[in-house]
Amino acid sequence: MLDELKQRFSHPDVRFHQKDQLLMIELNNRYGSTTLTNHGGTLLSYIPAGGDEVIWVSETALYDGSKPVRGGVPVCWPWFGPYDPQALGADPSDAAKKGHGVARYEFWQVASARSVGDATEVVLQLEPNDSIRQAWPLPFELKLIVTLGEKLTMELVGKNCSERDWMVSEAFHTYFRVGQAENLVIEGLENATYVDKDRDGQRFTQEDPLHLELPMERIYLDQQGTVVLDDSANQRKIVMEKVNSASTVVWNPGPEGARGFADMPDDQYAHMVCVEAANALDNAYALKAGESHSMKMVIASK
Ligand SMILES: O=P(O)(O)OC[C@H]1O[C@H](O)[C@H](O)[C@@H](O)[C@@H]1O
Repeated sequence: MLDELKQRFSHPDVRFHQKDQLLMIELNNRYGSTTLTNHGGTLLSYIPAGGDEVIWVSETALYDGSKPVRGGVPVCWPWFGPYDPQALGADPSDAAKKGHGVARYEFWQVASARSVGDATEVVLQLEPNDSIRQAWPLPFELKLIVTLGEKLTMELVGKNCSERDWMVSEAFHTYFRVGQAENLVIEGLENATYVDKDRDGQRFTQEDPLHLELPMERIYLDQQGTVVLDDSANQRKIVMEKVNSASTVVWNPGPEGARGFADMPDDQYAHMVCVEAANALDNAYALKAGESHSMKMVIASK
């Protein structure tokens, strides 16, 4: 498979290699480097030129394809979190639905690798197969477009190829690598209403910049604006811009939660936080028959 890919998608900025059972696709250019895997279409690294790693991946993550790699940017689609038949529509396949949709468990195909101006772009795509159809019988096309330019851009384009409309919730479940998660200041969420999963799903309003507490799990609704992580322990700010993403999710499992994950070292919760460009809960949307929807996340570190 590697030889064929290298031939078909030959590009000076793009390299393919194998890690255990997974294909790794590495982009390198004057703006830095980024790596993604075909499993889940998950991006696993982003190092801006002259800067440090922005993305957190667990040292004990599995690369055998048995489960999503712990960390990176898992693609949650066409639902985020546990499937909610009331909000998204009931279907006989609901019992087969795993957390965060079908996309992150599956092997994606490489669709293209090319230059766009002085940026480098790779497109992965996912099409229905038998295992997907058990949980999601409706035909679709899903594309992930990753562009390494002055910033890193990820775009998720989902197309409803079925005869009926359905509801989509989704996320780029980005695990950021930070010097110190506790008390990390996150700006841009002020005035947004959030659903606090640690307080029975009650709703509150964010008054000031968020100071991360451990654990934390919140879904900010109707929040379209740019979010900034003040990673002061690493003397940098990580900036996340969003397009067509009306929710932002903030998650850190805390010490106890981290101990519950077999593929995450116990102390690592202290150096990561998930800040996710999403359309979740009230911000799920109807994807009409024959139509497409695009959600974008643009990351930079200063
Ligand atoms: O093990 P995973 O399925 O990746 O779960 C990890 C999950 O833990 C919690 O339940 C959070 O609510 C999720 O947002 C997170 O994704």
